[in-house]
Amino acid sequence: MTSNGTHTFNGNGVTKNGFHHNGKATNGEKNGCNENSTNEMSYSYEALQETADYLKNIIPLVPKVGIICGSGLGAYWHEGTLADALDQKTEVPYEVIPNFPPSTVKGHAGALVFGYLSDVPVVCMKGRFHYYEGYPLWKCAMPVRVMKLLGVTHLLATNAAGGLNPNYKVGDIMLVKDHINLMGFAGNNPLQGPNDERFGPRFPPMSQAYDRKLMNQAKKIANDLGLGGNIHEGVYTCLGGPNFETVAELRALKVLGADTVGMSTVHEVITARHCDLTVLAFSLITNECIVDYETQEMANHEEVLDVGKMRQVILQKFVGKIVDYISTSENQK
Ligand SMILES: O=P(O)(O)O[C@@H]1C[C@H](O)[C@@H](CO)O1
Ligand code: HPA
Repeated sequence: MTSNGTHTFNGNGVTKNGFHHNGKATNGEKNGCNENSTNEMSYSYEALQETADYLKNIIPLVPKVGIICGSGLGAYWHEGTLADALDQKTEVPYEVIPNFPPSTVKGHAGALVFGYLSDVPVVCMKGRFHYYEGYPLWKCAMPVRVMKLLGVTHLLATNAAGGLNPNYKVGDIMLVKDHINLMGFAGNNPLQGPNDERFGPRFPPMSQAYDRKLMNQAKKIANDLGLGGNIHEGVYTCLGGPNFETVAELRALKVLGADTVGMSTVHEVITARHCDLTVLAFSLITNECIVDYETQEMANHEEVLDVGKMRQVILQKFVGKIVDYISTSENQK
């Protein structure tokens, strides 16, 4: 326990369900993965159940909402992030969680933080896994399945994104009403490989990926917070990264109908809908996409982080009220 009341779990001394005492899985060299016929891999249901059991053993709550903190919402180590603001926190670094890959992005926090937000039990991913880190999509998205097994019913996925829509300004928020799975166009999907029906169906529909009711409520909340002129609804698309896009690519994405472009979220949402989580997602616009050759400015990661920090206070209020709404509306059912 630290002086600020956070309990940080270091994994030492835990011997459970075949895990080493340092918290790593011992279930074979492949860490509980299934190899399929194309040599792609996926975690077995049992391996992820072990991960969830490990966490259940050390956390004192059942999280209702899972929040993925993107670059705009405190994925990085700095003061005052959303995860820092939780009450009765337990922080579990990815490196001690069985089957969790390490976070490789420089400065990226890499921890699951459990606690209460607006009196609602939640789990925050402080830092996510990206395709550009070298992880396949199913691995990037695996924490979503762990959340499901922990009892999460709603996923709130956040990201930093470039604004393609000319009406969007830096610092604005776009509620994701739909996505374009561009990597899926090239045959890359987090659900590839053997399907385990215990997670969800082989062919899940994706036409209502983002919950309309929750989006409408989020818009109302944004208006109440004085964000009326800064809130939009639009289409997000994800490229693999890590380079930012060329002018020609951005022009093409605009023609396709994308309003924001980033490097995450889509595969997490597909995985969440597959296992029947209710999803809300939003982009923080951290930069305007450059769609002409004359502009001298260039997208850069520092700007993305700076805008995230600049907007963190209002975004935390926004997320707190959304979580409160989810809990209240569920209780009224
Ligand atoms: O994790 P998100 O999608 O919020 O982060 C975006 C994409 C890259 O990781 C990074 C680029 O600056 O921001
Ligand atoms: N492109 C891709 N990913 C991003 C951007 C962008 O302009 N801004 C933040 N993440």
